[in-house]
Amino acid sequence: MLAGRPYLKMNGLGNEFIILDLREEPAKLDEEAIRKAADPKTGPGCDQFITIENRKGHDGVFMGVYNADGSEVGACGNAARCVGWLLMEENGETKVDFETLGAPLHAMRIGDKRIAVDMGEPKFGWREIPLAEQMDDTRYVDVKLGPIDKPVLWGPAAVNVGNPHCVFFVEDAEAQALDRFGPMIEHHPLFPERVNVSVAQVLSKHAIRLRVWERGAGITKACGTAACAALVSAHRRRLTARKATVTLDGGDLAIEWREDDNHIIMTGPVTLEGEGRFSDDF
Ligand SMILES: N[C@@H](CCC[C@H](N)C(=O)O)C(=O)O
Repeated sequence: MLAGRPYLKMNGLGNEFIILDLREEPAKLDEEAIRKAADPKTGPGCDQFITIENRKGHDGVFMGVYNADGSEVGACGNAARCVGWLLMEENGETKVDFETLGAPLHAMRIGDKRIAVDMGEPKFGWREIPLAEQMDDTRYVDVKLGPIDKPVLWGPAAVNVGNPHCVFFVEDAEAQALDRFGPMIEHHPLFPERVNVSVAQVLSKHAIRLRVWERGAGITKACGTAACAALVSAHRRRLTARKATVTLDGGDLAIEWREDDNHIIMTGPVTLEGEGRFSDDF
């Protein structure tokens, strides 16, 4: 029961979140309530519903991530910056650690409402992504789009950065009908847990233009984990350096895949839009 409970509205580059703090007063969330809250016709509206919790089996604070369709998932890069910022406002420090289903995260304050998050190590093994069948070189996986003898897109890179992603490298990201093929690839049988789908246009060794169809949410203005997935995949194909600016519809993220410890560092802004309370319908 969420009626009367306070929430925050935040966004990371226009990727919209409802943030619910469950630490003092836990509540049971069901898919229907999340779908209702995420739909702007019936609730405050968001791309992801985020919880801050003391969850059993996890040390320290836990960030829960639920897509607009109600599914709980392992990671959300943009929300990690927002939650990191909130926790640092609380502890008065310039860094904070918290847990997610995907990986433990470490956030650092870089400037005013500018946060860097250590997103951990990418995983490339076919079982780790996961893929439904063995593929040894996940820089190119067996997915084709369009007529069988004349596919329009094929061979995306696949990677898990706390959640599964597939990235098509294209000449012109704006020209791709992502709204049409995004849902088809999200549900492609190669991805047993579904997948986040991106089109990436490499602009230079240090710049990528990225558009994203998010699993469980559709097209969003930005996706932090997709930006990480794109940079890592581009570097694995020798298309970029280990560090690049990734430009999403909502703005830029700085992504670095460190050589020394294999971790991905994502840096970008957070926006606090305001607060509200769930109505009696919840
Ligand atoms: N918006 C997020 C990713 C949210 C989860 C994703 N849709 C999934 O299902 O894995 C981000 O900023 O990373």
